Amino acid sequence: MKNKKKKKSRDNVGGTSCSAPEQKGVIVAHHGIAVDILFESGERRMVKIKRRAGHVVGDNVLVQEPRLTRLPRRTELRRRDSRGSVRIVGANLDVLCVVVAHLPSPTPGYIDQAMVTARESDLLPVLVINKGDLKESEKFIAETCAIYKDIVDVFVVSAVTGQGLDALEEFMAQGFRSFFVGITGVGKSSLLNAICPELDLRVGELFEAGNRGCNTTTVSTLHTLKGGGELVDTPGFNEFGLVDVSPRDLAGYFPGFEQAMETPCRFRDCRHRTEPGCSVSTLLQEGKISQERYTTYLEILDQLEAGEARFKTRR
Ligand SMILES: Nc1nc2c(ncn2[C@@H]2O[C@H](COP(=O)(O)OP(=O)(O)OP(=O)(O)O)[C@@H](O)[C@H]2O)c(=O)[nH]1
Ligand SMILES: [Zn+2]
Repeated sequence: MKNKKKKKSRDNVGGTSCSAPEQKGVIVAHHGIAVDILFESGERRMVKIKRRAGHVVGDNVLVQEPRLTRLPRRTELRRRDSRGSVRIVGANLDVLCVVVAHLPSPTPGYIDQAMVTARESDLLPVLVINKGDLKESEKFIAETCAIYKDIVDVFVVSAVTGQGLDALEEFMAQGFRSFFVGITGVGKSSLLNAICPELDLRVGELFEAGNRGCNTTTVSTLHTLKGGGELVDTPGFNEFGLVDVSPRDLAGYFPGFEQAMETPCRFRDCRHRTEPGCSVSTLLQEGKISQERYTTYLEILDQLEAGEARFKTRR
């Protein structure tokens, strides 16, 4: 096993002829044993891959069939699935849109966890508050905006009336490749359909075409938006487990702690609990960080430390 060759990001499925010219493209859909590639020439076609090749939607690739070479990723967004395994959601993403609504309301810390994961993965987090058309949303919108409006871009929208979608689309049109995450029922699907009407249609078309006998379900797709920008959609993806953020690094990504992080704490490995000379404690005392925000930070820190302890025990 030891001498087994290192896993390459290359696939060589099928024949051996390499006479066709090499083409650069991006993976726009993943079907398990084949990927749909949009080439720079504008051509779009299916290329076979090995099932566990590790390619994901958003990957830039060089294709000289039957060879497919994955180019290095700028970013990768990872998540933990229900069994605790780490999965890559998409490659070369720029923005994580965290979708929330007053109902179902986000669990405490949900928004922060998603934002921490985004920042840790070098993605820009933005907050999208849906169901803005409902009167019952008002209090939630006011409270949520008060916390996040100075930290990230916040869009109050309604997938039903279209309110606020222009601003969101304008933002995405800057050329961002975005991924939307939200718990079931907040209206993520409605929102994606409103922004990208051909989304459902596209998936249907791919399935219908059966592309060269490939009939596995599409797990993830990348769509170019009419106004500009792209979005990656992964059906059935809702929960968002924190991945790979160490307890020590949490504060550096935590929304609202930006000012505190400008002044280093006395101890380099400060976890901002009760350590003396702590910048977070100072801002907390000055009222620049609210007790509520700090409590949420401690709760996530507890979770990460528990995870770390479990990991150490397993090892
Ligand atoms: N009033 C109002 N209702 C909305 C809005 N967006 C979605 N809904 C409703 O909220 C419910 C859930 O919408 P979905 O789009 O299925 O939500 P989702 O988050 O994608 O849910 P899953 O597909 O289960 O992940 C539906 O009954 C929608 O009609 C909105 O902006 N305003
Ligand atoms: Zn500190």
